[in-house]
Amino acid sequence: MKEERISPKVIERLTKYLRCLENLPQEDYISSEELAEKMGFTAAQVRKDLSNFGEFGIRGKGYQVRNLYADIEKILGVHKTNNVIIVGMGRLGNALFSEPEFTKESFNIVGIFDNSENKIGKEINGIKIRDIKELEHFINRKEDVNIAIITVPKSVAQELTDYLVKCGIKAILNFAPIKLNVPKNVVVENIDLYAKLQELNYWKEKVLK
Ligand SMILES: NC(=O)c1ccc[n+]([C@@H]2O[C@H](COP(=O)([O-])OP(=O)(O)OC[C@H]3O[C@@H](n4cnc5c(N)ncnc54)[C@H](O)[C@@H]3O)[C@@H](O)[C@H]2O)c1
Repeated sequence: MKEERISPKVIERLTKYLRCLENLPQEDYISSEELAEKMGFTAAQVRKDLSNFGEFGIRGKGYQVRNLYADIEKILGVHKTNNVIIVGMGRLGNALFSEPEFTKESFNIVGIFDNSENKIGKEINGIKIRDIKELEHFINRKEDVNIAIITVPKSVAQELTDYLVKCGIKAILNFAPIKLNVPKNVVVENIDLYAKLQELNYWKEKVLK
């Protein structure tokens, strides 16, 4: 697979292709034009996105849905199960952990952590909330835990991030509304629903004009 400098937008579109492909008959073939039409992109965009990672599909026939799905899963590393922890089991942490769609086969929540005496030791869906102080020991004991979801108040998010990084976490899905500083070998993806609402509002203003 050839992979050079890939724009985050390409990766974002790959996840969208997966969403689209999972709802199509798996044995069928789909052309880049058909896929593009379903996604609201151009066929050239679809071909260019995929060509970043090698050659896919059969000339004149298109991509077999099942194969393309499997190839994109491999590119994203979601063909295997990835271990994840959630830190901060408040309203949002609980909601995410309780949502089956959020943690499909590719992501396995292996630990949930908090620092509140009232929460530590309680069970949610058969998993015990652990003391955040146990994290380092937990990660050393369990293989391959390098993704963390942060759902703590923003006032503690940076301090917690420093601790997660020290414990060996390499990828963070951050819900706290703050820009986190991390070393170069750690990746952060921020989720900000308020910012999305602001974007949406801009587009609403446009259509109302
Ligand atoms: N990204 C979004 O769109 C979005 C939406 C909702 C909430 N949020 C953010 O998500 C975060 C959580 O929101 P919430 O409503 O669930 O808050 P919450 O107060 O209900 O939960 C926060 C939890 O974090 C725990 N916590 C605090 N400090 C900790 C530490 N050092 N280590 C471990 N756990 C710790 C608390 O005990 C609590 O259980 C906030 O930063 C909030 O602003 C973001």
